[in-house]
Amino acid sequence: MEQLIYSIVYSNWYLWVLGLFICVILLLLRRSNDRQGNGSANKPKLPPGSAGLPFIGETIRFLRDAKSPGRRKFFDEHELRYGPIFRCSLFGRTRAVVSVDPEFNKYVLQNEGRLFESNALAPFRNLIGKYGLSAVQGELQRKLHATAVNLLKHETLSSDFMEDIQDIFQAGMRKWEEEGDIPIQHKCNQIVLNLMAKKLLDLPPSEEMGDIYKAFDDFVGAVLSFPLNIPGTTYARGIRARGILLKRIHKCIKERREHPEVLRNDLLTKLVREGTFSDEIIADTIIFFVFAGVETSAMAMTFAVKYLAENPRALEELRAEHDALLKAKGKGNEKLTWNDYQSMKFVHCVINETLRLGGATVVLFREAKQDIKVKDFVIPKGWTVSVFLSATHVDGKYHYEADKFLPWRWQNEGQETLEEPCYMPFGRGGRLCPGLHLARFEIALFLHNFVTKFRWEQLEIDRATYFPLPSTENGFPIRLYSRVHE
Ligand code: HEM
Repeated sequence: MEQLIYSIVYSNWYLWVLGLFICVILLLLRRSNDRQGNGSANKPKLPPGSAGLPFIGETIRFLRDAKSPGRRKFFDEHELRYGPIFRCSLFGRTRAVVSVDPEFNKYVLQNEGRLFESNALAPFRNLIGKYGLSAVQGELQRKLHATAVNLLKHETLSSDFMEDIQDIFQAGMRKWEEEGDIPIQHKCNQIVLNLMAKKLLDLPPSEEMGDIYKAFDDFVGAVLSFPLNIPGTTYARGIRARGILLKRIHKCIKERREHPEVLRNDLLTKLVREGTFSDEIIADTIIFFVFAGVETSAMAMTFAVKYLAENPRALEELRAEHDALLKAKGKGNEKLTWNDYQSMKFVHCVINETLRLGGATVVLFREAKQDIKVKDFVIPKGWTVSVFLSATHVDGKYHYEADKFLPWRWQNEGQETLEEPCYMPFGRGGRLCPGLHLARFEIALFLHNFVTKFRWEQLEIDRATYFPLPSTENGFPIRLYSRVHE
């Protein structure tokens, strides 16, 4: 044995020397990075923290701890040591500060375009395009944002979305009923994709449009993948899918420009009629809607089903609300109206609580446009602030029994409210999600249909993961039981 060890050490001596050399360099770089943070007598101090390993920073530890129950381990340990705003390099952003301070998070997001600006990394920009909303700044961002808000406001939802959402969700659920056992995560993805394809481009459901839906799927899947653009990777498939989608969208734009007399009730037609945007801007805006509106809403639906399955009391209360709504409408009159939607109460508590525990946005990145003074420290111009929304959503300092699914916390005045900066599932300020009313509307109509049509049982234990997006490892398989004979 001893001989074996000697032979391994001596025959590979050059590898050991090289390894030692790399370790020394990494240590020296780390010390010099850490020293940057201490500040000299006349230099303002950076927030406390550690740079971690060069380039990698503390990413590995963050990813490991992101899986821990409650997801707060990484933040709890750092907060205890450094406070809620600390220097920390993650995902290759080396000159960066993490914030889990709700008031500072709100300050950062509300000063979008003035003191801070959204800074998407190049691989992400390549997918969403030059004019994808997250990549656009200044006047154009404000204009596109205002257009998106206008396209997705309450009045439009009640007039243009009500019928389509119900038709598409109900058609989907009829098929699920025939199948019996379904992975609910994939199925929710499918119905939301069908809805977005219809509302964005007036495309018929997926079965008739195989290729384009495959491209939608590949594109959405790639947005949060490792950005390695070589054949066979998810990212490369996403870039290819972007090309296919662009071709299709440009064809649709051409049709709308050449035949303005054809009546269509989709967002593309409205963007073309607006008259001020180039084709390139319109195409990237539509693609961005796919990115922003599919996985986010579908995941919220999946997590609502998961949390309700684990909390029978909440499920019964929700079912009672929606059975009563249907009963009041009478047989043969099951389609909901805008007033029905507005009369729903408990479903909004369920949605709030689902987005608190399993909301799609874990972190938002902002770049400081000038030196920012915060407490006794300075965040230098050009540094990134990583605003961790989900960490404040599950922080016991701000939410009682923070790790539990308790929709009732949203019920009474004086308990949790949507205004607090410790709860910002849709962001804040100049980039506040313009799709927030649509998302809530979709989730509410989905839950209404789902709980009134089905009972269900979970088929296997399926672990939830929460980074980069909330997801379940096996798509959350369930067995459906029709409620028709109840
Ligand atoms: C539960 C579902 C959703 C969640 C949790 C969510 C969350 C968010 C958040 C946190 C932001 C802010 C990003 C930032 O500050 O950089 C955002 C932006 C955005 N969202 Fe949503 N979103 C959802 C659904 C939707 C839907 C359904 C649409 C539209 C179809 C949509 C369209 C957008 C757009 C266009 C932006 C960019 C705004 C801008 O940068 O000016 N979102 N979303």
